[in-house]
Amino acid sequence: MQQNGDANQRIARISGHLNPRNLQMEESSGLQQVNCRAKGGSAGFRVAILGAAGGIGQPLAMLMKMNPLVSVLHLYDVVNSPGVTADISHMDTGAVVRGFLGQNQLENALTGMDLVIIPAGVPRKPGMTRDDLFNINAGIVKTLCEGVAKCCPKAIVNLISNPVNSTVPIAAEVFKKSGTFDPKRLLGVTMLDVVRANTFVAEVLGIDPREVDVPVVGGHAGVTILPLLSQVKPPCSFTPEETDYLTVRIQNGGTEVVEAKAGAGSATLSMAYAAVKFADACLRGLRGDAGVVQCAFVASQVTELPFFASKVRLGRTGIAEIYPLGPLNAYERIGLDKAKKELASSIEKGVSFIKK
Ligand SMILES: NC(=O)c1ccc[n+]([C@@H]2O[C@H](COP(=O)([O-])OP(=O)(O)OC[C@H]3O[C@@H](n4cnc5c(N)ncnc54)[C@H](O)[C@@H]3O)[C@@H](O)[C@H]2O)c1
Ligand SMILES: O=C(O)C[C@H](O)C(=O)O
Repeated sequence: MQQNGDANQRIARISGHLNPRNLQMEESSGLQQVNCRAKGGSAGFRVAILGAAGGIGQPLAMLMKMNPLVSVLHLYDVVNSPGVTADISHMDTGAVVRGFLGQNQLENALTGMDLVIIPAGVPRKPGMTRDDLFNINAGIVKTLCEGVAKCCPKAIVNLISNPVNSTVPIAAEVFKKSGTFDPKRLLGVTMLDVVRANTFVAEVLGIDPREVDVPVVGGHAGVTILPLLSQVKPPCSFTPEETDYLTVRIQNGGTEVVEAKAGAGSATLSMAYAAVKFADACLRGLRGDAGVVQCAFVASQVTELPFFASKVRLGRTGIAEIYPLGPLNAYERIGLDKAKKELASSIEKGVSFIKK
């Protein structure tokens, strides 16, 4: 008897989803939650990915499962999350993985989370701007952020869904409406612009991209993406032709991928890489690491606009400090004026979507 009891306990520990007791509990509570490991796992942070079965969501889920700072990983989508969850949960890393399918599972997916990463929404096809995604993605982001406000109002939110220049203001308005807005905890993910800028600048300089750091400020669409090439580390200079080439290539990086994919979506793999780099920085900040600095699109007083992307220092409660832009050259000052003009209307569009 005792032997049987031990064996049952071992089975329960190794594979929570096979434990008859767990199955009974899930059936009786009416949940369809895919609970791939009920116990075990490492100490760390609880992270939810909303849109986890998508082109970004899947590689992002895989990379977050590999992150030693993550102890619990919740994968939510309106389709296919059980399969993605089963697949990811077989990776022999510390994080416990749970899947959640459909709107009635959203609250379970969000409850208790420290970090929520949102890549849910439709991507561009050739010929479209990011703003063309507004009509569909605004509603998706609104619903998901209402869930965050209700279930994990203290979580850090990393918002990836486009158009970021409008979806971040939408999220802020949803949080304001529910009385939970904390500007330190809402970050639009512009990391891919920095990743691209580092890559393209390294190509021009003929050095390793891992040695390059390019601040990219403004926003995340066309001319609002403003690389500050005068502030590249390591210190270097560019000819006017190089500056033009690099600025245009960085601003059009997303379109370059959309056109190459020819109707099959936009950047997913480089985005998942960038999202994990950014999420890892947020988690290191939460842990209390010193000197964690990345660019992000946040509520800001760096310019007269209510939101702007610039370097931020990440700390135990999200954004600990927002850095000023630093000295800009004449080329960058012209770029900043163009960026601000477009940003102002994208921000206003997001705000009025909730206020209307
Ligand atoms: N911030 C950036 O730098 C950046 C980079 C690349 C892509 N994006 C944006 O990310 C978004 C996703 O891109 P993708 O290539 O992964 O698209 P995708 O279509 O491959 O995946 C999107 C996923 O979202 C899910 N989804 C849709 N509605 C949902 C809802 N209400 N709740 C939860 N999930 C929902 C879909 O089922 C799908 O699995 C797009 O808006 C895209 O433009 C942003
Ligand atoms: O370009 C897109 O539509 C996706 C994303 O914003 C990107 O920069 O790759």
